[in-house]
Amino acid sequence: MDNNNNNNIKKIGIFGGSFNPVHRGHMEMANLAIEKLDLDRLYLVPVGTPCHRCDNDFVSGQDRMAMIKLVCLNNKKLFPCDYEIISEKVSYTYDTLLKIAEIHPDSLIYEIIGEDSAEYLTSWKNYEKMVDLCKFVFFKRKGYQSTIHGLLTIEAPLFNISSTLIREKIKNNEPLEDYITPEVEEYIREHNLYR
Ligand SMILES: Nc1ncnc2c1ncn2[C@@H]1O[C@H](COP(=O)(O)OP(=O)(O)OP(=O)(O)O)[C@@H](O)[C@H]1O
Ligand SMILES: O=C(O)c1ccc[n+]([C@@H]2O[C@H](COP(=O)([O-])O)[C@@H](O)[C@H]2O)c1
Repeated sequence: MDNNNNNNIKKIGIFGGSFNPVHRGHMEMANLAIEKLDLDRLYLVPVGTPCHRCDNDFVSGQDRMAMIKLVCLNNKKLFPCDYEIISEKVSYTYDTLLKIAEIHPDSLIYEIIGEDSAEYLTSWKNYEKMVDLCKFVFFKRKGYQSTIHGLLTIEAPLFNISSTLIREKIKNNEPLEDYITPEVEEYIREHNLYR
């Protein structure tokens, strides 16, 4: 997808979200991004204090991070990043991007987003500066029709899955195996989350 042949330049992905909890849709996106963009590393970054959601009834950052760590065991290029959850500041992707660019100088950085996020991307803090620092890569999402142009798109089937759906299924005691991994399911059960 990218014609850069310089082997010294690493390709790093950043995939931020509430991950409340991390689901198979996220994992499909992460695996496809790694494969199609030939990433050396992809960071999953759970949001700390979201700048854009008032309905912040997330389980703790520690729990969301623990579940992300479990799914990272399935792909050696996938890494958890606790930068936003340990920060006391409101989370802005621009700040995370700067931090990761500092850790990986001379890297090509790809910011992975779903279509619902792409719809309001131009209003993100320092969007114009971010465009110079990373390439945005987006995945289509059922029920959304983004009009933003110039983003790299990864062609993928529409993953009809969301954390909201999973939280509802947990409350209704419905099977979860199609939506989250057995390890994440076990973590949720052990810690009595989303009840
Ligand atoms: N099924 C999906 N298809 C495409 N993009 C997705 C999908 N699920 C999540 N994303 C994207 O992944 C990122 C993180 O999503 P997030 O953690 O908020 O999950 P979510 O399923 O949207 O959660 P919730 O239902 O709680 O809003 C966002 O950019 C979102 O657009
Ligand atoms: O930095 C911003 O201005 C900004 C505004 C809205 C959303 N984001 C990030 O986008 C990611 C997806 O968020 P969400 O809640 O829309 O799934 C998550 O990492 C957010 O922190 C970032």
